[in-house]
Amino acid sequence: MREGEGEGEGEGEGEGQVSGVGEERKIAVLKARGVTVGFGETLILENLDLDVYRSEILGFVGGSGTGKSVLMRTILGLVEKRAGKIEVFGDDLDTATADERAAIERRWGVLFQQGALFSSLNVRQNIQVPMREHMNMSQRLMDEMALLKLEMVGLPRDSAEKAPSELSGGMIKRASLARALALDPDLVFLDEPTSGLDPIGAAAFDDLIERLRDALGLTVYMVTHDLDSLHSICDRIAVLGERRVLVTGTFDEMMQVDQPWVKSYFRGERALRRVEQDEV
Ligand SMILES: Nc1ncnc2c1ncn2[C@@H]1O[C@H](COP(=O)(O)OP(=O)(O)OP(=O)(O)O)[C@@H](O)[C@H]1O
Repeated sequence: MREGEGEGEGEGEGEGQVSGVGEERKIAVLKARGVTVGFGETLILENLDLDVYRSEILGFVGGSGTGKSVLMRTILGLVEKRAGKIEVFGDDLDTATADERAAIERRWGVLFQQGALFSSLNVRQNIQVPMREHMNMSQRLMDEMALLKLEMVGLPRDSAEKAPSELSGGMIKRASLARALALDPDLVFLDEPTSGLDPIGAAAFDDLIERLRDALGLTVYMVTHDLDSLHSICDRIAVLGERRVLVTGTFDEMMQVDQPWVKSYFRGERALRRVEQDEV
């Protein structure tokens, strides 16, 4: 189904939109319409529509350089758009007041590519960055919260005082996730969370994301190239190409799509090897 048509187009209810009568009622916590982004003469995204539903894990894929990170950064307000509208939790990000905007930002967490921990801060201090920015909490409470977040992501307590340079790749991802979860967000953005991890580490990280979604009801927006993640934990997949969301659907639905990139990605040699492994 072309994004923005049908699904999620029903009457608004509270935050976001709900889907039509007779369907499972899905609430869009993120709704992008007609988003256009460019740099100089080059348009990266044009008239793009996307819905992300509450408590789903949405996997966002597309060829290299198609604009997946640009879209994520546009939603986060780090890149300016030329046209369109982005609503998060039912609020239009362009018309939100500074206070409303801060309230929205408190409800989302972000894991940037490569973790992006501050190298001059230890893990505990990194996790506390969003707390310092958005909350007025005592140091003691922030320390307790940081330990709680470490536990949530499966890191030992003694990693709190370690520098990012002392952590393995998998630990950096977990510490970054702990920071993304610092404010108990409703929505998390993950930019290639399993890139650079070995298959076992990647599977463990996928598992963690799924468990957190199940336990906390998180909505997960995950940019990924990882077919295993798409297959094992994503409820829905959105494919970016030709400057827009080409198609959305489940992994099985992607296997039926005839668009050339989608076909070669989901039914190419690598993908089929993965399916064969599944069948063994
Ligand atoms: N600040 C910028 N100024 C100019 N061009 C940019 C800027 N940021 C991104 N681009 C361009 O936008 C395009 C999309 O980049 P983006 O990083 O979003 O791709 P991507 O889909 O995330 O790719 P990958 O899968 O390789 O990470 C690229 O051609 C990139 O060079």
